Amino acid sequence: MTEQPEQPARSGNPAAAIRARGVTRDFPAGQSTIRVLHGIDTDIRSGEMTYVVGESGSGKTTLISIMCGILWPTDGEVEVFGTDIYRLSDTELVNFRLNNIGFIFQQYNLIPSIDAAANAAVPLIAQGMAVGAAREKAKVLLDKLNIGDQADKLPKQLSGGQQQRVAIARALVHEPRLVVCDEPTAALDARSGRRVMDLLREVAVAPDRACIIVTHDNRIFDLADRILVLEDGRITHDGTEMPQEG
Ligand SMILES: Nc1ncnc2c1ncn2[C@@H]1O[C@H](COP(=O)(O)OP(=O)(O)OP(=O)(O)O)[C@@H](O)[C@H]1O
Repeated sequence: MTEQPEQPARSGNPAAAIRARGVTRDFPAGQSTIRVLHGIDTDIRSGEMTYVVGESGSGKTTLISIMCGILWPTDGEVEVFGTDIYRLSDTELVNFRLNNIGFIFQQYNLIPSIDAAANAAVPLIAQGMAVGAAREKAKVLLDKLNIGDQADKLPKQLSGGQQQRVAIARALVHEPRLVVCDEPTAALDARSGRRVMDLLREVAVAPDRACIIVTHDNRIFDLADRILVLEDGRITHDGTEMPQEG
């Protein structure tokens, strides 16, 4: 049975797209646990593209997974557009994600038996839009990502970079207020990477929207509005540019 929240989930801080307080996450490691996030406090602001950077294993994927409602924190609170998401019931959280959040993870998780347009249309179909209309809307994004001519192909007929762009179209097609991306340009050449970043800015950055990107790709560092650096599960830098070396 699904546990119902004891208090209303909406506590309201609409100024911040995401308000994270004391976010801690432990993972089991043999007989004990390791602490991967150590009480993260930060606000992700609307109208900005925020990057999360840091060395491999610093906790970036763990942090953004918690921020977008797919991984429970061990401790702490996360509000997304004023909703305390880990107080929602399972069903409420699924619906909240469907209506408000688009994510692009390193595994594209495309459905192998349906074509690119249908894959990109999945969030709209899940929201109840007719399949034909949803496909047409998805195709507009595939066009913008320069793979409109691949719309009728199955995922296995596409290259890795093309599959990634289908996953990006799927994350944006329902115009979510929060877009969360893990390495969105990693599999792409410089030109395709810029195109993806342009589209992310067009769709995901607006006064009432926010975009978080985990990246190692120094070709796109200049496109960030804000950069958070994670080291061993703590934020060690918060600024408009990468920290100076040394
Ligand atoms: N499900 C899990 N079980 C156990 N340990 C985990 C799990 N998920 C992540 N970890 C550990 O948590 C730490 C942080 O992982 P995370 O994937 O968040 O790092 P990251 O900064 O995103 O790394 P990368 O840049 O390599 O993707 C790592 O030490 C990882 O091994």
